[in-house]
Order: sequence, then C-alpha cells, then structure tokens
Amino acid sequence: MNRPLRIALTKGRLEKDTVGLLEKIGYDCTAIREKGRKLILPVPDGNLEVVLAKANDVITYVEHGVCDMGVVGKDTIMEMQGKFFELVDIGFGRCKFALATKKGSKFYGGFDVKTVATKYPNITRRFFEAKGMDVDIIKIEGSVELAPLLELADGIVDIVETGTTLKENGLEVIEDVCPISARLIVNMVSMKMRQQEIENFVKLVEENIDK
Ligand SMILES: Nc1ncnc2c1ncn2[C@@H]1O[C@H](COP(=O)(O)OP(=O)(O)OP(=O)(O)O)[C@@H](O)[C@H]1O
Ligand SMILES: O=P(O)(O)OC[C@H]1O[C@H](OP(=O)(O)OP(=O)(O)O)[C@H](O)[C@@H]1O
Repeated sequence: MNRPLRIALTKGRLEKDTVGLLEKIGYDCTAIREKGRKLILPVPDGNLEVVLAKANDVITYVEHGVCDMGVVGKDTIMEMQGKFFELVDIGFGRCKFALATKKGSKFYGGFDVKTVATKYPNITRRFFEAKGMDVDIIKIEGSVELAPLLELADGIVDIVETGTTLKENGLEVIEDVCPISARLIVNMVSMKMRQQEIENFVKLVEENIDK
C-alpha cells in the first residue's frame, strides 16, 4: 500500500486554525496537539500524516514531493514562487501586504530613489517594477517597522493584520499591495499519482471551510 498522504502545515500563526480545520473534517489530531518534539505525526485511521514546518520549508517539502500537500500563507507562495498547484483558499490567516511609511512622509514625492525595507524582497521588487519605479530594497528579518523609525528606509512592505504595530510606531499604510490568506498547495506529481485521494481530501477541506 502507498504511504499515507503527507501534509506539511505551517507552524505558528496558522497552526491552530489548520488543526481546527482537520478536526472539523473529522481527523483525530491528538498526536498533533500533544506532539512534544516528535516531527512526523500520524493521524489515526486517516491515511494521513502531518509534518509541522516553517512556512518556507512547507513550500520546499511540497515542491520536492516529500510532502504531497501543504498549508501555507499566500505571502510565502508569492515570495518563493515554487512549482506546485495552489488549489484552495482556506480563508483563515487573513491579512494583507501593504506599503507603509512614517505618518505624513511623502513617499511618492521627489526624484530621489527611495529605500524600502522588507522581509519579502521578491514581492517588493515586483510591486515597484509594475509601477516602473526604481527603489533600493533592504532585506530585514523581523520587526520591519523599525527600519523607517531608525531612518534606514523611507518605507516598508510588510504584513498588516490589525494595524496595531503600525499605529503604535507612528506609521501608516499608504498603499495596499494585495490580500493574504492560507492556501492548500499540492505537489504536481502527487496530484497525478494520487489524484483520487487528493481530490477526496480537497473536497473535505472545501466542505469544512468557515465561510
Ligand atoms: N499578523 C501577521 N503577521 C505575520 N503573518 C501573519 C499575520 N497574520 C496572518 N499571518 C499569516 O501567518 C503565516 C505564519 O506567520 P508566522 O508569524 O507564524 O510565521 P513567520 O512569518 O514564518 O514568522 P517567524 O519567522 O516568526 O516564524 C504568515 O506567512 C501569514 O500567511
Ligand atoms: O497589523 P498587526 O496585527 O500589528 O500585525 C502585523 C505585524 O505582525 C507581523 O510581525 P510578527 O509578529 O510576525 O513579527 P516579526 O515582525 O518579527 O516577523 C508583521 O510583520 C507585522 O509586524
């Protein structure tokens, strides 16, 4: 018999909602909830096993086919641009990418080349290329909002959810880039070789998404 279908889930913010969705479908997620340090987690009677991974690694595992499916944010998909099928918008993990600056600063004014800090250099480059605007991009690993406060950058392209981080630091959105939510992705070979099983799983996901 085939090994169980393997799904990689993004650790952290998306984890609780993803496990909630699997439980709503009817999968026993005890092993995931009580995981300790175990990394490959069985789902009893589900012919499914779960891997918990960092967002970028979810894409890597699915692209290489060592996981058949993955749950990952659209932000990571857009930044990594791997080869896989993106089948379902699962609806949770909702936030957006936005361009933000210090309140009142004139990002689009003047002729000097602006500097933009971000954890997502590819998305940022494409966003400004589409405008035909030349910018210098600086990669930052976290708390990107610091960059304009420290005068490292004129603006940031980052995830905004509630807007609290921007507000508490005197920054504001000057332009939305795009909406983000969690997606179900599928390896291209798995989609062919295990089509029926994957289609059954996708159907269960679609039926159990919170509308
Ligand atoms: N406020 C938010 N900030 C960041 N990501 C969010 C937010 N709300 C929803 N998300 C989604 O949750 C996903 C996982 O975010 P999370 O912060 O847990 O991991 P991460 O971005 O890889 O950060 P870290 O490097 O700290 O693990 C993001 O890729 C995004 O799709
Ligand atoms: O609009 P809000 O609800 O305030 O959420 C947005 C903040 O959350 C994320 O940061 P995270 O907490 O992941 O930390 P990081 O910046 O160190 O990645 C994101 O990069 C923003 O900083």
